[in-house]
Amino acid sequence: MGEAPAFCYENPLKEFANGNTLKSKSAETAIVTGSKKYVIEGSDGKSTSLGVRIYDESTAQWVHPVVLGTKPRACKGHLAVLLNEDRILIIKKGASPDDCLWFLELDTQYVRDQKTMHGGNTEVVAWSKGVRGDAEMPIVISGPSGVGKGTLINKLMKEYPSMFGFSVSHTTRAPRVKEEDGVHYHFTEKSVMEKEIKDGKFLEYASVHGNLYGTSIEAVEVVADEGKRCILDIDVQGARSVRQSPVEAIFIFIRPPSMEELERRLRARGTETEAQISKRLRNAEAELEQGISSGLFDHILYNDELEDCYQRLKEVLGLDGNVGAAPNPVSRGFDLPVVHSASELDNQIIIDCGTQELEKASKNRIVLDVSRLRGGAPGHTRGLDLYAVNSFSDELKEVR
Ligand SMILES: Nc1nc2c(ncn2[C@@H]2O[C@H](COP(=O)(O)OP(=O)(O)O)[C@@H](O)[C@H]2O)c(=O)[nH]1
Ligand SMILES: Nc1ncnc2c1ncn2[C@@H]1O[C@H](COP(=O)(O)OP(=O)(O)O)[C@@H](O)[C@H]1O
Repeated sequence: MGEAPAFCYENPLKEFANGNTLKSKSAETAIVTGSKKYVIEGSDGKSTSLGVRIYDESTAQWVHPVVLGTKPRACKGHLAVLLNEDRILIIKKGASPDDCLWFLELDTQYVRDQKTMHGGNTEVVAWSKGVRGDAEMPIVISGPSGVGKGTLINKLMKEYPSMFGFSVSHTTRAPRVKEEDGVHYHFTEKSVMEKEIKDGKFLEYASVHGNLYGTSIEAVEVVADEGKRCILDIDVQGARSVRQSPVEAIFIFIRPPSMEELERRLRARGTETEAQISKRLRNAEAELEQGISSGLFDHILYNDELEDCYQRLKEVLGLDGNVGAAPNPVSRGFDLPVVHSASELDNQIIIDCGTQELEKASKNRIVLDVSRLRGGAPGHTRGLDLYAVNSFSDELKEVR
């Protein structure tokens, strides 16, 4: 069994070349990989979230990296374990059940892409929250304005309220009559949304019909955490971005029977001005072209007769009329007692908790299986399995 290369908060202070030390009082940990030491700052009583700094031995410099993603709230201490040389698993001490497992990504594809976006020489790391179990693949629905995406999605959500959840996008366009902030969209100022995009809070975004639209990572994760399958109503540019992201999804394009019918539906809806309708119809030509011929979409559905199209949608989603109970929420947590140490063997993190006494320690051994990790920054990291080791027998039983 190989000990994980983690310096736990109980370990002696570690002196660094330029005099910086790990602050034992504020419960810092350090992980070494290559020439870099990643220090995860603990709680100094002032900061509200866990900070990160890097000591680069090759330059003998401390660096404050660009930290992307939602940062974990500060805690009384934590344990850090390096996984696959590209991410650090953080187990927070005394945190609430749904807040104790986090990943700091150091060298994943997402982090490498972000480094390139920041000019190549900037240090970038990204936080991703760890969630037990898997979420069902999100569903991306695209198609020109007025084709009936919203109508189809509403029907699906009404028939299967516990199975599907809608990803509430951000937009800079003005609300329509009857549209509610936080329900249909998060209606946002352009400058605010641009800042949040820069901070890495969006899975995708695009300029559509002259306004900015985007799917925040949280919008998708909130639905997945409820144990529901997430539906995204986004344009073709957004669908392409999701395709290129680590998120695995099913991509569906809705097309109208004709441009004349599309125009009729848009006018009949009565929500746009004449100028807006013209713009949407012009854009529809390009969207149809891209939607049908790009190979981006897994399914292309004609929305001629609404009921027929809806049945077809249900078929491609595997809804044959026999829908069982809603899936269990995947974010069920566990109570992590006082953490003492962790070691890693074949993607199993063995966590010894509580007392140092051998007999009791063995009763407080938890195994975290990280062999099936999925997702990751900019979203949550899923596929974590957790077991308690049953006393000395080494028999594993899942922690419920
Ligand atoms: N890329 C992207 N497109 C979005 C998002 N939310 C909505 N859209 C797309 O923006 C377009 C305009 O949406 P909206 O203003 O609600 O008009 P409607 O489609 O005519 O009802 C549609 O093609 C939506 O699919 C988003 O978060 N990202
Ligand atoms: N198959 C259909 N046949 C006739 N009208 C439809 C059909 N599907 C949707 N509509 C109507 O077309 C209009 C636009 O639909 P909507 O769902 O708002 O489109 P989108 O969300 O794609 O912009 C709405 O008034 C809706 O009731």
